[in-house]
Amino acid sequence: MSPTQPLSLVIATRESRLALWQAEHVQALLRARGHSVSLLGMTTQGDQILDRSLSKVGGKGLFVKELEVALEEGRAHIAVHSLKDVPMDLPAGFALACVMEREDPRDAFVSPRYASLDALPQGAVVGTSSLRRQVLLQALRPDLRIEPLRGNLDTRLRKLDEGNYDAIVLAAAGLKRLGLQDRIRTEFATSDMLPAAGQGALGIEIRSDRQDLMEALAPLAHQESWLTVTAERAVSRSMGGSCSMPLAAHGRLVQGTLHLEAAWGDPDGRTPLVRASASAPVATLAAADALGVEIAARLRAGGARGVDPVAG
Ligand SMILES: NCc1[nH]cc(CCC(=O)O)c1CC(=O)O
Repeated sequence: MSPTQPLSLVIATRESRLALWQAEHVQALLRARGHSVSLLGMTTQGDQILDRSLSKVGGKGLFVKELEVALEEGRAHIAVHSLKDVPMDLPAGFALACVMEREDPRDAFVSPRYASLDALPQGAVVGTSSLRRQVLLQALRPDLRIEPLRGNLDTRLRKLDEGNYDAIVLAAAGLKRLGLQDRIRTEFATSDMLPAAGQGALGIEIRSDRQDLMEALAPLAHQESWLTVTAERAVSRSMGGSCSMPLAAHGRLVQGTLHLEAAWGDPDGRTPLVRASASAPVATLAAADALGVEIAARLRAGGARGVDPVAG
């Protein structure tokens, strides 16, 4: 197969250290394939709003919108995202060109004083603004006090170091990418802290009319990761998930069989966690999606309250 022609590409990126690492990672991979690639840094609404929980002000799309405008206007060609932050349905005119090889999908326990969740004293204060982490933590340790914690990785670590929390929970992937793995005291077993759909995976977004970019980016795809996160994201889409719904979905692909687990938490705390799991042979994105849809149906059958898409 002949490689695609060398292109001159601009990557739109947020300017947090993690976003820049991710954009530079893709830049290096594309340069190695002969393309010339520059970065266009930009600040999104999600980066600016630090005083309120994102679930209250409009959710995941806030980190993505400005980057899409840059693609729309042709100021940039590709946007690199943590898939966890990408809404399930991209706006019309945009497409996911590929999903890259996944980093560690687990959550990490970070604390200056305590080695693990079990070591925390009664009533300890744990920082997280993720509703998923909140309900899973409370299921493990109802005594803990969960306090809001926002900001990029460096900000969150600084707030921990300032003594505002006994511990915080972060994605292991972000810490590892930034060389901060020494801060990880333990990684949670996925059975205890089921990760968010797409956690640890990077996705590349383009305008859907750019077939040439689709082809240029195809070599960066990692098929196993793509199948796995497609199933996870289908759970979230079928539940009408947003960051105001505590929802976890985690898949593992073992010799062609995808083992998918999901959990739903009641945002009002009235009903206990609902869990569901299933396995199926999965070789196509459509089959992965179908498994996710099935798990969502099982969650609903178990009492999870989804949000139905608004008509119109
Ligand atoms: N919500 C912010 C966010 N988006 C992606 C990551 C980590 C990297 C990843 O999951 O790929 C993080 C930080 C965190 O949750 O601790």
